[in-house]
Amino acid sequence: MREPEAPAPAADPAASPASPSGTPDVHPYDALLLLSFGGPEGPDDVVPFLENVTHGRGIPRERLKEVGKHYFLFGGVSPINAQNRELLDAIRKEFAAHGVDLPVYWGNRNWAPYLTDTLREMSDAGHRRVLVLATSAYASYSGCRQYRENLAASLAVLAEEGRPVPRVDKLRHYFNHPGFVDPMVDATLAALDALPAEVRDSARLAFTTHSIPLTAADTSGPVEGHGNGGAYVAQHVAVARLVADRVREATGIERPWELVYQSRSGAPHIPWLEPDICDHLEEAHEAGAPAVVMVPIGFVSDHMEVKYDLDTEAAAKAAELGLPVSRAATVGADPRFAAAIRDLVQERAATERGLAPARCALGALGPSHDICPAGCCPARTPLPAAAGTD
Ligand SMILES: CC1=C(CCC(=O)O)c2cc3nc(cc4[nH]c(cc5[nH]c(cc1n2)c(C)c5CCC(=O)O)c(CCC(=O)O)c4C)C(CCC(=O)O)=C3C
Ligand SMILES: [Fe+2]
Repeated sequence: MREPEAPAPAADPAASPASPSGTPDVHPYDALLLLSFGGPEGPDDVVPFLENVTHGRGIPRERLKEVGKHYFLFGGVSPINAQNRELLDAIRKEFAAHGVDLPVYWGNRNWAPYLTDTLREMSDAGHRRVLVLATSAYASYSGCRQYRENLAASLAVLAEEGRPVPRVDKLRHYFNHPGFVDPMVDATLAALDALPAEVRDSARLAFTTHSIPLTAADTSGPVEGHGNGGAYVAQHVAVARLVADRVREATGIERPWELVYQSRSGAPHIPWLEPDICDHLEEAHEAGAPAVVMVPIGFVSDHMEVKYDLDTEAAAKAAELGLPVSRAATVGADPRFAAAIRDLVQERAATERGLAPARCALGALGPSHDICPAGCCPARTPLPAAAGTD
């Protein structure tokens, strides 16, 4: 960290009492589940993976062929699984170093290890109160409720099999937790350093996230915040502003920044969040920007949307324009992110025990809700969802 910063509020020790053995108390939880997207691990996996992803989701066949090509460029291997294994390692190390006695499991929506198989294993191992960490930091149907629907569907399979069904809770959105924001600030500073010296001070920042349909953005988060891009846009703008402010403080340079979007799919007549990163690079270039740093705040790791859509496609666009660009790393398995997860686990456990622990959050939005309220990030076709009010 390059600048002095008020220390993040530490969890109130009185609110998160150690157990009699002296280790942090995570009661009532008996396991943590890392829930992610999943990705192919070789060429033969690509088509079945895309079939899993698009099952009933109406993505045009042309787009699928295109996305399949992205994976084949990388030998049919998505980086996401290796990155989740690293994150699991980092969380387990962080738990062990602080005496947090909570086994950590991993299950995916679209590829092995599949969520249903992991939950079955957890049920058979005797776990009954499971806390879920999704690899998506923000509110949206794709980043939150869809995972909750996957949980409900997998738990229903366990019930059908006559197995005990664990109760699952989901950790709150962590977009504004300092353990998520701080590594992005450092990564942005490192990406500025990677630019040629003569354009570094005048480089602009382009914060990027996954585009989603406008209707999905408008209805993201709690009902009272619907419209105008909903919680999805508000949360990303809040993070972009936090990172831009901290980068300004660290460099002493005020630079233009914007939130832009990437990885759009779906039929062209349906409006999605804009501008697209490639259009933005063109506009920035035309407006005289000497360089752009792309900061993928919307993603937890450098998976395919980052490696292809930014490092390959957007980088090619920039090269064509003759515009110097660099790309900030995502949080990945940064130890500060692992520490944030431990903080959030202890916070939620204390809350479940009826205490009122400190709820760490930067910026104006404050800590997100623990339990998604009714009507949060609705699906086009309502499906049962776990770990929320509806
Ligand atoms: C908000 C959001 C996140 C961030 C939050 C989170 O991380 O959950 C995210 C992450 C990811 N998306 C991923 C891959 C894909 N997403 C697709 C399709 C879609 N994503 C959407 C949204 C999001 N997606 C949407 C609205 C669609 C349209 C269809 C639908 O409504 O479902 C498709 C189908 C083809 C295409 O349209 O591109 C693929 C292959 C991977 C894996 C990458 C890898 O393999 O490394 C990851 C981490
Ligand atoms: Fe996606």
